[in-house]
Amino acid sequence: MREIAAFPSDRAALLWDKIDGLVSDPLPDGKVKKKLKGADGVYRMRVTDHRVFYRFGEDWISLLGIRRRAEDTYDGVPGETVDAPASDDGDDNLDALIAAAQPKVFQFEMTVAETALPEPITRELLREIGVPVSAVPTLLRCKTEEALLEAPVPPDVLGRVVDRLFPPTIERLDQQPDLVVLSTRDLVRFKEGDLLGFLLRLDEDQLKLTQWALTGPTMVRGGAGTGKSTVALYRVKALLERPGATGAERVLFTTYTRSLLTVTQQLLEQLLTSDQLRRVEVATCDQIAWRIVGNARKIGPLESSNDALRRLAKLREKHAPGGSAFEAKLRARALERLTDVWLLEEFEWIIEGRGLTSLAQYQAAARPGRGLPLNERARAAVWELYEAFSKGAGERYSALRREALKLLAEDAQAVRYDYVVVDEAQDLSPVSLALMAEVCKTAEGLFFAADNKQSLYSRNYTWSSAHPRLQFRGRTALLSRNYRSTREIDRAAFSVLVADEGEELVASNSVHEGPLPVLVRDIDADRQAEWIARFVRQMARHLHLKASAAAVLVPGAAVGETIAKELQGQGVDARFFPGRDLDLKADVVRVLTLHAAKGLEFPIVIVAGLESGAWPVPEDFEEPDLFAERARHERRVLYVGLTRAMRGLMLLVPQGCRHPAVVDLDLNHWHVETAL
Ligand SMILES: Nc1ncnc2c1ncn2[C@@H]1O[C@H](COP(=O)(O)OP(=O)(O)OP(=O)(O)O)[C@@H](O)[C@H]1O
Repeated sequence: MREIAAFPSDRAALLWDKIDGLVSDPLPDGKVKKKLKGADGVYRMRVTDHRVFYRFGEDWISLLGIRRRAEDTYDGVPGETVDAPASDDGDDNLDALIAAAQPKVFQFEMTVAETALPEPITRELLREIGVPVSAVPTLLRCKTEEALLEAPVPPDVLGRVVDRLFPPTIERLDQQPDLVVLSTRDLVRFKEGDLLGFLLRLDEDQLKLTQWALTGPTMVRGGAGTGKSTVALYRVKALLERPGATGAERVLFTTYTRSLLTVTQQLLEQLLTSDQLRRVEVATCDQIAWRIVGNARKIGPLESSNDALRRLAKLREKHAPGGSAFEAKLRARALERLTDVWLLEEFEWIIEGRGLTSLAQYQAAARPGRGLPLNERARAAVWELYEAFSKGAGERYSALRREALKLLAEDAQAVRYDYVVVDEAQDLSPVSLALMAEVCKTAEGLFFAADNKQSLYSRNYTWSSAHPRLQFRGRTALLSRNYRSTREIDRAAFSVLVADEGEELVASNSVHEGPLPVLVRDIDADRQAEWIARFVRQMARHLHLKASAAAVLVPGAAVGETIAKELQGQGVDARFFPGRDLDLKADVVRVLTLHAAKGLEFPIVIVAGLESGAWPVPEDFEEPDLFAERARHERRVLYVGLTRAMRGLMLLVPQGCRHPAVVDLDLNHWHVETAL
């Protein structure tokens, strides 16, 4: 895209003509185009003093580069040019094309030496590419690739210098297309500044979904990185601009975590006019619940999960089950096999998450996905404990959600939205889903984006059982092209999953290719930072990105703090961010929990800190079913973490690691290094 932006505007009309010509005839007469020897199916065509590189199929043209004719025009293109024979490689469709290539191995080096720049940075060079004067002194001081990549200048300025010094090879452009557009017209609009690059990022299937079934309830599904959130954002625009819209409609866009709020808000700012933006609210479901309850009464301080667990543990020490002495003994025994964590989940997910308000309702409730069946007596014991637990409770989100739902359902006059768009819907509890359904004026205004493969919590309930408005039959569409992660990363992550009962796992098709992800096994906890630092430096350089393009994802806050500190000891500027404080603009390597990374993406990802203690092993569970349920959860958490990576991925596996997803990992998808 930057090459299109840099093409001289006064000659752009000729460029569009030529590209349009290619669309109707990709093999114009021999003088205009050449086939490049050694570069599989790559052609070049002359446009004034520029060369356009392209590949094509039956109904697509892939523009690989637009370079000025100079010494470096053919950098990265194997072989010289030869006259093109009639080609027979034009009969693939895009999906077949992107499914075909072979994975490449990432040559993981043990050390990274400083590398001199391919040519010195001079004032002339910086002027030529329009670098602002304020950045010039800093850039002139950079003598090595490493110094340049870490130069404290704005990212777009750095990008321009990096592109000039290291023009991406044609092979790399072919493996990692910038975007897919439907016609040359869109490129013209981009070039003329009429369309931001971001606005072009919709393929045909996605585009259809932004407009499809505008009277919902509608759902878009698809694996990680298939563009569900992107479609949801565009849909907001389509909804506000629907024929017949009054211009007063209000939209609620909910994200799963607070860290996603800022990103979503920023993207909407690019997409919408200021009037439209004023009519869209971005919030988490919990913020909505908070506001509804807050309008009715004063809300006290919220209890954290850790505090709730501590309180539950204390309560259990003195809790005496009811009934006859014999019955009490049996109830106590039924409770003994249940851990505090499991019980708190049962309270939050089943009792409060489903809005159950009596023992009779709890006795009758289906509890799919909870692993452990509970008989009547066990349920009575759990209910009793729950009642005692909720009596002394401070404010808790799961209770607030239930209260908000009740308040809203009883108040026909409450403020409601014309449209409610819910991203990452797979992880909302039934009460949250019902709250979203209720906060919309009509069922027709609902749009959900969801991916079962990323559902961290057992949600084997149907949407409509959460709320009768959630009927998506005949209104669900599927996206299947992964635009985020390379095929190699996508495959490695996908192999971590195991299908749930009655579920079919379908892999998506990645648009990008890259090196195999790296798995380092048998690593000592205190050597993790050393390997992470090495990988970050090498991958960042390989991708010509700053080290801050990397994120380290860990199971918990404590291990995150430790790794951030150790990385600083390795000379890497790293910081641990608790979920709600995530600063996406900070120029540091971000360390965050796997949970907080949900919905986000980073060019380079390292998953670390999988030391025992952070996840369950069979011995912790008396019941194999309970372990199976936790193991499923851990697999999905890991899947979410691995699929945050766009180009480079490393997984650190400690010595003797028994993480449920790692013990039987398919190593064929990884480049394996042993740390011992
Ligand atoms: N047609 C497209 N062309 C190029 N890039 C795209 C296209 N569609 C989406 N993308 C990019 O792919 C990435 C993933 O998209 P998005 O976050 O919308 O996926 P998602 O399905 O919501 O992912 P997840 O469920 O894993 O969070 C984003 O960087 C987005 O800008």
